[in-house]
This record gives sequence, structure tokens and C-alpha cells, in this order.
Amino acid sequence: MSDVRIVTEAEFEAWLLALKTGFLREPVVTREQLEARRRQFVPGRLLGAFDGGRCVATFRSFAQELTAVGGAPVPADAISNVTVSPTHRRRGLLTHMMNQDLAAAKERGDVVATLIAAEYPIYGRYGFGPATWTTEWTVEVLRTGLDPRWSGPDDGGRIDLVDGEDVRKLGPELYERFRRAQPGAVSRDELWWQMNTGAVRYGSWTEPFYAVHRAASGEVEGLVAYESDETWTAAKQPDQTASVFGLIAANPAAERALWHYLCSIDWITKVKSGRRGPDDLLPLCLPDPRAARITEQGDWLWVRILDVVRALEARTYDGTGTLVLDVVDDGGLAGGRFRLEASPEGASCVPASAESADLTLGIGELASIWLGGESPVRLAALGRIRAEREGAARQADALFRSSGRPWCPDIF
Ligand SMILES: CC(=O)SCCNC(=O)CCNC(=O)[C@H](O)C(C)(C)COP(=O)(O)OP(=O)(O)OC[C@H]1O[C@@H](n2cnc3c(N)ncnc32)[C@H](O)[C@@H]1OP(=O)(O)O
Repeated sequence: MSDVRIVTEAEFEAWLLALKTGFLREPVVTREQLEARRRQFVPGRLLGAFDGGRCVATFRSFAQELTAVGGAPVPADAISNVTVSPTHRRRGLLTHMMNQDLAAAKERGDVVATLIAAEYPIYGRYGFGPATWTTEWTVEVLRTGLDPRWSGPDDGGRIDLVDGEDVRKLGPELYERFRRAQPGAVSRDELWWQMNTGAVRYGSWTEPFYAVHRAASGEVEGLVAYESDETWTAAKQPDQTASVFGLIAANPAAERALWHYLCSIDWITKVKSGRRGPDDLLPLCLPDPRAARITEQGDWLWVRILDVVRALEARTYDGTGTLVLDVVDDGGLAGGRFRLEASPEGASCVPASAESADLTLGIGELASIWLGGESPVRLAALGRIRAEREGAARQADALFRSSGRPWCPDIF
């Protein structure tokens, strides 16, 4: 039997090799990759399984904040780099590592755990539920109806090209403003900015273009990273696609200006939006929204609630109501019966084992409705939430609903 344990710094190179094997990447680990990756090493937060001295499974978690509905950041245990070598699959190694990590996260006081699931069926069994979704649009520039003579914002703002160093200076503050207003967004640390702007490299790297939107006051309100392919039609007409890696903005005016900018670049005939929230403004920023076609759609951030009381009290509610929730957690970490009393003034959630439940739901279903991205009525229709009294699912729908869908722009 393989031995699951916390990985020491001395074992890190072997762990990295196993990670590359599990993700079917070239197993060679260069010095540069090793040094870059070493910066992600947090003592106690890397798990591995070892068999005869060889690392055969990997698991990494790190401290993160996740924005709840209403803007409060909640402490999260972000999980990444999960692999089991093909020689050791389906022997329970993932289950062992996950149980160990979630127990430690609960002990530390994290309210939730988060991850981006490689495949849909893996994580539901551990109490995770899909909590944010993502949509990519491809915009046919010639169909948009945007003014082809556009040469920049006409409200006193401007678009400036910048480089990676500028992004490392301007990006973090802008992103903080963005994420405090975006349920489902997660924190980025300094290393994230370094790795995502080429200052620290652990794989192949091509410098993208970066543009910022500045308001009339000079303040940076939006940032986009994009690259272009090199496609020409048979008739020697440029036919290039701008692919966006990330577009964040502190307000809708900056967001619109950046989309307009991307659609105005000479030679660019298509703009691929990158992964946006499902209710993103992009199509409606165009005079003809049908110029934006959905080319990818799916679940994105998965959440595992570790503390029901703190999770439900951390978010805001536009409606007023009381619900008794019977939360079933097969993992034994966070289940129980709770009374949620919510109103726009605040919420309280207390254990209520003696009261009769209005709704019975799994801990994963609670995660899906917690960020406002899924509807209790839909889950009740599927039999995944059980209303214990007439109208309870509709009442939950009204209470958990939020005015915008949650969105996590990051992959980790
Ligand atoms: C957050 C991230 O890092 S996402 C990246 C996840 N990693 C990958 O996709 C890399 C390739 N895959 C792998 O490395 C492995 O297959 C893993 C990590 C997904 C699973 O590891 P394993 O050790 O085989 O899982 P383990 O044996 O603990 O399985 C537990 C249960 O999950 C099921 N399961 C595991 N992986 C899958 C899957 N991909 N699809 C469906 N079911 C799965 C198993 O059948 C088992 O079910 P059971 O308890 O009913 O028998």
C-alpha cells in the first residue's frame, strides 16, 4: 500500500515529476521550472503518496479568499495539482489525500474549499458542488454594428498599451476592486501576477498584448491581456482572431471600452472572449448582440462548504425569510439542521436540530445555491433538493437568488 504523507521540501522534485506524469506533460523538469514551482511550496500544504521511494500521487492546497454574495471575502482552502499516477489509480489515493486535506482545512477554520474540476464526476463524492459557470463568446467583428471608425473612448477616457511590468504594478489594485464586487472571484497573490505576466515561468511563455482603460481622471479602470493568431484568407485578406486571456474592469464603462477596443483592432475579424461569467455584458455591449456566438460553456469553480453557519452568515440576502435546512454531509464535516433567518439587514444561522426542516439538501447542493448561481427550484425539480413543505423550494429560490451570476475568472 502506498503511503500518503505531507511532502517535505527535499521530496519536492519527486513530487513535481509525479505531477507532470499525472497531467500527461513532458516529465522533464528544468531548473527554471523547479525554481518557479518551488515558490509555490508551502510547508504542510503539499500531500503525496509514495511507493518504494517513488512519488505516485500529488495534491496541493493553499490559502485563498472567495468572494461571497454581497462582497465579503471568506477564507478558502484552494485545492490544485491533484494527480494519481496511472499505475496507482482507483486504489483510493485521491480519497485518502482529499479526506486528510479537508480535515486540516476544517481544523484551520476555513469556511469553504475550492477547486476547478478536470472532470465533472470526480469531486461530488467529497461534498463539492459546481458553484460558478463560465461562457466563452466568439464575436464576428464585421457583424457587431460597432462604428468601424472608432479611435478610442469619447468620454475623456483612453486606452493605453502597457507591458508585463506595468501589469504587475497596476493589476493587483484593480483586481482587488473587481473581486470585492464579484461573487465567485478568488484572491490572487503576488506570485500569481508574476507567473501570469512571465516574470516567473514554469512552462512555455509567449508575451501577450496588454491594454488598460484609464478614466478621464487617469485612474486605471480596466485591463485586458490578449494575443492574436496569424490567419489570412486565400484572397490574402487578414482574418485574425484576438483571444482574450483575461479582461477585468472596475465598472461597465471600462468593460465596454475594452471590448470596443478589441473589436476595433485592424486585421482582427474575430474576438474570442475567454471564460466570462454566463451573464456577462459582452453581447449586449454590441449593437447587434447576435455577432457574439457562444463557443464554450460549462461549470467552473466547485465549492465544498466546511462551515454552514459561517458560509450562510457571510453572504447577503435581498429578501426576507426564515428557512430550516437539513444539510446532509456524507463526509461528516459540516452537516446538520440549521435555521437561517435572513433579511437585507443581515442573516443569522444557528443549529436547530429540534425543529422540523423546510428543505433537505446535500452539502454539494448547498454550495451550488450559496453563491446564487443555481436555483433551488431547479434542483428540487431534479430531486436533488427535497422540499419538506409546500412552497419551500420557491421560498429558498427567492432568498438565495442574487442580482448577478457568480463568476470566477481564474484557473488554479
Ligand atoms: C483540482 C484538480 O487538480 S483537477 C485534476 C484532477 N486530476 C486529473 O484529472 C488527472 C488524471 N486523473 C487522475 O490523476 C486520477 O484518476 C484522479 C486523481 C482523478 C483519481 O484518483 P484515484 O486515486 O484513482 O481516485 P480514488 O481511487 O480515490 O477514487 C475514488 C472514487 O472516485 C472515482 N473516480 C476517481 N476518478 C474518477 C473519474 N475521473 N471519473 C469518475 N470517477 C472517478 C473512483 O472510481 C472511486 O469511486 P468508488 O469510491 O465508487 O470506487
